[in-house]
Amino acid sequence: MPIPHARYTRQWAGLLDAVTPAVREAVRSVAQGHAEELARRFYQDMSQEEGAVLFLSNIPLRQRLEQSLQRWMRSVFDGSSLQLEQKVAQQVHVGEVHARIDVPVHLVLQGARGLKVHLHQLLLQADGAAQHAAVLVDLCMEIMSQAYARSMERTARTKDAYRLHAITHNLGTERERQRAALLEWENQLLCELAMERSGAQLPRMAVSDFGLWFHHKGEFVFRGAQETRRIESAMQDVDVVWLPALEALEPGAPRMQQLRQLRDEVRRINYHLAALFEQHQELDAGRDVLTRLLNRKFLPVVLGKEMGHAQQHSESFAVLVVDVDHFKQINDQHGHDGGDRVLQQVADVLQSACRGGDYVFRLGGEEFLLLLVDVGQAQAVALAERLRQRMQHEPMRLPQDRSTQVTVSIGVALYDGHPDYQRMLQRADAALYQAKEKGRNRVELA
Ligand SMILES: Nc1nc2c(ncn2[C@@H]2O[C@H](COP(=O)(O)OP(=O)(O)OP(=O)(O)O)[C@@H](O)[C@H]2O)c(=O)[nH]1
Repeated sequence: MPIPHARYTRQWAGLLDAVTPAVREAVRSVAQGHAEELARRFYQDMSQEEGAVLFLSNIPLRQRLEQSLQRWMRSVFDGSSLQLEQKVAQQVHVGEVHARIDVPVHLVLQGARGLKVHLHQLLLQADGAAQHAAVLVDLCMEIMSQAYARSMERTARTKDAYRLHAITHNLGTERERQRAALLEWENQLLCELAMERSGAQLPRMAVSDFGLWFHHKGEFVFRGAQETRRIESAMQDVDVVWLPALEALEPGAPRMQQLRQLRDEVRRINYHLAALFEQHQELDAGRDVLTRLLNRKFLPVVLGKEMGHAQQHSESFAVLVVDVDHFKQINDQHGHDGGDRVLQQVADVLQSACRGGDYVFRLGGEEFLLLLVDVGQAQAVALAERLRQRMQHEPMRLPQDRSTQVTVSIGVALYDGHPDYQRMLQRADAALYQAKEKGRNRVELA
């Protein structure tokens, strides 16, 4: 379910309209004047909780969290009815961040409860102000929880896909089994036809081994693909049109045309099935089709896993965002196919520069990401530098025995203990931007 931004905006406006300007002002001035103290107490209370130790024992992170809570309070309680859409969007964002960094919901709610108590004490003198502040906190919590739940659900789905990829590595065997099942149905049908038993029901594809597999598993695994719909429709034609047409024929009547149609439908099914298996092997194996590198959709899962590992083992890791310089010119000069060939070779160089435990993703276009496990800053920067140099000397082969050369710009970010992977990616992106700004073919550290 999408988050009803407009409804929340109206409700927020309603809460502001329901109180006098004096009440709004009382809340605003307390929030402004006491933001620092309230944020400190919020995290002090929270740090008593076992589940919060992981976040709050990291001092720089705790300072950042306190600052962002202060900003949040100043914005939520500013008493203004302007830019309420942005305020709602801010709560959605906070909820999503909580989900990404896996803050237990009860800790957030407990923090909110404490905040209401503190605000209540500070607002005792102003009639109705404590209640107004409390309902604002509640509204924010409601929006955050919705965003949190949606985000968690999405993560769970990606994890499922990742798991699916792990358990369906024997897709090749499944493909052969289903091809054989389809053939068996066809043979059985031909036998029945050869016997020319009048009035006999011909075997329906929907209840054959293949049909059952497709309806119960294939459709689920391949859902959304156009080939899936085409197979469904071809199976339907076979069972509802061509088999009844054959059954309706008198014994001995010519049936070449129906048989040909039937054979064409089966060929079509086989063809679409092969395409589905092929795509699926690439996509759900989490691999980018062009470069065979990991698809960016698994980036949150892998980064989350590595962050947990780094926290538990007090290790560090690094991400390198690698972008091919002036790639548009390569496409312009050598065509899109030439560009594709270059991307494949860039991917090979990246892959060969990594160790077995590292990960290489294609983020999209000519942008890649390396996740180097168990490295410190010096090692990560040295590897990035070696990679940059190697790339500029590597001849990139093009069609018709031509070749070209490319350079890359690299942004490096070290894991700094912040549990939100987006922050780390933003830091690496900012470093990459610096490398581009300073003339390309460079490595910059965040
Ligand atoms: N051949 C090919 N080209 C792609 C692919 N994906 C994206 N591109 C092209 O990559 C080019 C990226 O261009 P820009 O983002 O302008 O960047 P750039 O030319 O590399 O320049 P800088 O990054 O600023 O150094 C665009 O022309 C895209 O069309 C792909 O899969 N294959």
